[in-house]
Amino acid sequence: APALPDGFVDLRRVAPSVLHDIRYQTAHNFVGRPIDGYRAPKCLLTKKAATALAKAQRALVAKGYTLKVYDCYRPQRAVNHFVRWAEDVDDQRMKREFYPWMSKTRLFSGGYIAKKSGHSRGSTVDLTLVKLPARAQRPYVPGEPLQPCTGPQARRFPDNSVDMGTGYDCFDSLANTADPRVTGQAKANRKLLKTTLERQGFANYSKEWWHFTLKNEPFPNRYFDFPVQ
Ligand SMILES: C[C@@H](N)C(=O)N[C@H](C)C(=O)O
Ligand SMILES: [Zn+2]
Repeated sequence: APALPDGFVDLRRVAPSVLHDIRYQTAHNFVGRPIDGYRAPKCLLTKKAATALAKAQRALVAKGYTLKVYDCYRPQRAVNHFVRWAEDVDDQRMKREFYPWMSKTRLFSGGYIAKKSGHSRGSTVDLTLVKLPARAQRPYVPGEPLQPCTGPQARRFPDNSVDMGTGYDCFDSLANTADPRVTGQAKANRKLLKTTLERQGFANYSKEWWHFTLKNEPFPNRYFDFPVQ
């Protein structure tokens, strides 16, 4: 594999047991196509962020869970792809699963997608918890009927994640980490993910239960654009 910029690493080298479900390398995401710049299903991160995640993983495995990453370092060209997609208001092919109740025109202004994303700085990660032993997960088949990410877990895409109250990249207030409608086991699952990552120096984004940024990130002002490969 081509060399990474100094200070970056493939998460598999640092925390080999973390599961990967790199959605933007596939068609199973809010755009419905693989995203520019994702050439391999890899999680690239700054070494600092990867090391902190490895520590979180150790604590979670001891409790019978594993982390599963959906997105890690995100090239600026991928963000630009999201922006172009947003400008094409008529393309609503993935609405039913990912933003069933929100207008496509509000996804950026509402804070659910960023034009300059922390992910491009390499120390931000989207992730969930999976109970061990991890269940196998069937592949997404492009064109398959979509189920709203806001529905009960049994009626959403069968992700092997624990119930977090919504699916991943669910652009809806129900995905806000502290939304009061999320109770019981799903609330406890969100709390376990958040407290475990906070202990390792990450801060959660209050609008998205899955999105975390390392507070003491090494490149706070740099937006990288090398491909994920
Ligand atoms: C698009 C979603 N996965 C995400 O990461 N949203 C935040 C706001 C971002 O784009 O940085
Ligand atoms: Zn994110």
